Amino acid sequence: MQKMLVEGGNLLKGKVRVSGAKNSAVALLPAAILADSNVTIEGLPEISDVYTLGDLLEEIGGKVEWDGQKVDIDPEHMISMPLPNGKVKKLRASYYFMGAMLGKFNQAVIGLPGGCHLGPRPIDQHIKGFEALGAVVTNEQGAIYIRAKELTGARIYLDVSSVGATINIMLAAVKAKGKTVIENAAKEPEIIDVATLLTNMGAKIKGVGTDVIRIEGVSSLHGCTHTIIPDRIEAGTYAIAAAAAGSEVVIDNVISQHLESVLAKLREMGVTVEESDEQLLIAPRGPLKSVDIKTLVYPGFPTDLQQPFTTLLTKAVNTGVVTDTIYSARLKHIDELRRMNALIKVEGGSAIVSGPVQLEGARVKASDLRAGASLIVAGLMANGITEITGLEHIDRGYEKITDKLINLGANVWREEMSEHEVDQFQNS
Ligand SMILES: CC(=O)N[C@H]1[C@@H](OP(=O)(O)OP(=O)(O)OC[C@H]2O[C@@H](n3ccc(=O)[nH]c3=O)[C@H](O)[C@@H]2O)O[C@H](CO)[C@@H](O)[C@@H]1O
Ligand SMILES: C=C(OP(=O)(O)O)C(=O)O
Repeated sequence: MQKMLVEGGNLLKGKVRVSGAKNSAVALLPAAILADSNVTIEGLPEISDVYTLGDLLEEIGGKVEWDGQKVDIDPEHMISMPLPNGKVKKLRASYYFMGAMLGKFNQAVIGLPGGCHLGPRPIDQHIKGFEALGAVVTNEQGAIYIRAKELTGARIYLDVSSVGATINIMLAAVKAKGKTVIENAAKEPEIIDVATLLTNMGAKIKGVGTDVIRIEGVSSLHGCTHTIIPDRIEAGTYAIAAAAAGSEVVIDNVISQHLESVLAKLREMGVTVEESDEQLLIAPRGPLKSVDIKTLVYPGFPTDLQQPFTTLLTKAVNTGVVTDTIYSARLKHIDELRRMNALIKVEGGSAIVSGPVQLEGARVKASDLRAGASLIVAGLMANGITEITGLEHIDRGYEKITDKLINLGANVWREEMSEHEVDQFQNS
């Protein structure tokens, strides 16, 4: 087991290239189940969530060949193998095996998904969608059994505009008989990316990117080649790190429109943000001003950047109020930031961040993926050395983050933990 050490004080400068989007990748891979012939996906991020899904595709009989960031998936011998335990628990997106296997085989048995602990993460809207398409869904000892004689298109109104439910219903509905309409659908860019892949496979989908998606079911889907979109959350993380501890950082391979809400907040804080073709330049100029942020569904401020942004606010003059309306309990990074000297109060579900304070290096634990990102940003800003444990969360979503930061001039490295440290970590 490893820990990450970050020595603060080195100003970030230079260029960093953003990888393919995690939250697209984790849906594109299961989507390949629906095809009758090979699906090739290019530009995948080299992160553990992607490899776990590759292993799950192999568990159900897929032939999965990796070539760096490219994968070729041969679905010919896939079967509707139950996946009640094991790797499905390692990540959230294993729930996409539900929609994809239901679409392909009219049945699926999948364990409840893992992923970041952000408070309750129900999947009732996914299930409501599968039931509307004609499936019977039961929960038997922690595994979800989904069975249908046949899938029939339906009108489905999502009570909450859920990314996962929108994609999962789309995965099942592309092969249902007749027309499906998803109302109050989520509009995140990753949903458009998945719909692009499905359309290239022969699916008939209209309205993606709006809150009404219309799908005309088809009887079969074929293979294709697809290139994934860049990861807006990774790009946003580097933008925040650059604002927190940078002089001039160029972020390459970005669709800046995907980050408008975040860039607007950085500009409000006094950070110079220049957008050009596929690149962003981030340069903090003078003291930062505090802002309030409220997370919302896309195109609002993304919940996945709330935690690193909270860290940035510790450096800003005055008080910033952070409210996460998507995951109100996504606050586990705050105790760790307090260990580093941050002045943050939690009141009425919001985090009130007072600044500026000089963060101090400390031993901290990443409780989830973006908490990890927030602690790395904190380490870059802090005096001395910050030791971060819980790297398995960070490795789920950030490709080669240590190397990318080193290229920007940061002093960051990983070390094996001693037995004593592993014990302490496991008991904490
Ligand atoms: C793998 C992946 O893509 N993960 C992302 C996805 O997670 P995920 O797909 O799990 O998030 P959702 O968009 O579904 O969740 C949004 C909100 O809806 C609620 N909800 C969701 C489904 C449901 O059936 N019932 C229900 O009440 C959730 O508790 C949450 O409050 O979108 C989140 C919100 O942008 C991001 O933080 C995650 O990074
Ligand atoms: C919450 C996240 O991931 P997941 O949904 O995969 O747990 C995230 O990417 O910030």
